[in-house]
Amino acid sequence: MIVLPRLACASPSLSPCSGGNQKGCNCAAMQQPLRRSSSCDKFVVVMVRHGESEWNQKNLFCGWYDAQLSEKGQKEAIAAGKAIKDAKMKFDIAHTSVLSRAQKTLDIILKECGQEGIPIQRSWRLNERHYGGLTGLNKADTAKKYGEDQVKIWRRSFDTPPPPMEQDHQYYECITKDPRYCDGPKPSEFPKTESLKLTIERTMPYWNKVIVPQIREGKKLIIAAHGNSLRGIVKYLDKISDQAIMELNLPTGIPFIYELDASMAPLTSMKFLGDPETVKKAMEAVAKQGKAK
Ligand SMILES: O=C(O)[C@H](O)COP(=O)(O)O
Repeated sequence: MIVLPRLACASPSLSPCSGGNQKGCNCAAMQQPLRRSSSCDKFVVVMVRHGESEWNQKNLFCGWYDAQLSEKGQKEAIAAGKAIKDAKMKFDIAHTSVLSRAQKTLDIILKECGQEGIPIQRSWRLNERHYGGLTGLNKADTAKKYGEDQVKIWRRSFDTPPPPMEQDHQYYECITKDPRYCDGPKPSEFPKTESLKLTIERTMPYWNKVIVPQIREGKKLIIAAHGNSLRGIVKYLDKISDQAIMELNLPTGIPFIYELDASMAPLTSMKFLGDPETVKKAMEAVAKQGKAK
């Protein structure tokens, strides 16, 4: 297990609770009325980016296109499930997006750790960021055409979205008419492209209204989602600056743990259930996907 060094924060996190309800504890939980047990409890939530998809393998911008897991991605999910089983982690509820690659990753993980029966909640709000007009393009070819700096801005900047997906785009119909979106987003909210900022704006209502109340109730959660919807949650939890978040690349299929205090401030951030060298290499490989070949 490794704990990544904290990325630069725009503002410091709340003081971590040192445990117990001792005198002088200044954790923000002391001000929270909605507590079931002692104010210095630690809440654990596990997150995982889906395993490698067929479009990851081909190095294509994927976004809301419903790519399937590759064989390697399925193996990554099996390894993730084994790591969770070895760590003896138990869950009450699972959350995932409406995209197959995240759902399949979750199914494999739960099967592997013997927890298939738990309730699963799915929401488009946990989807990958919408890659707009870049959807379906090869990342390295795009870097060759527009330059690596431009591709890094499209992939990793906080508030510059890729060009929008127009109606004549090859994947416009199959994404916008997909029945999995009959419960939302509303046609007026349906994204044509998303920056990380826009992704955070649609993911955080789900975090705050659905996930946080369950965590506060003491439920143990696993969230299987996507590189950028999870980067958004991580940015919010760790108060990572708009600049520093550009350097965070989440690896596929390696679960990571957050320990939160009752105000949902991290006591421990991004503790990966994986060998440190493997995690580092996997993160570097994701960063490199945007380099021209
Ligand atoms: O949608 C995609 O292409 C990937 O899942 C995430 O891509 P990124 O690492 O280029 O943001």
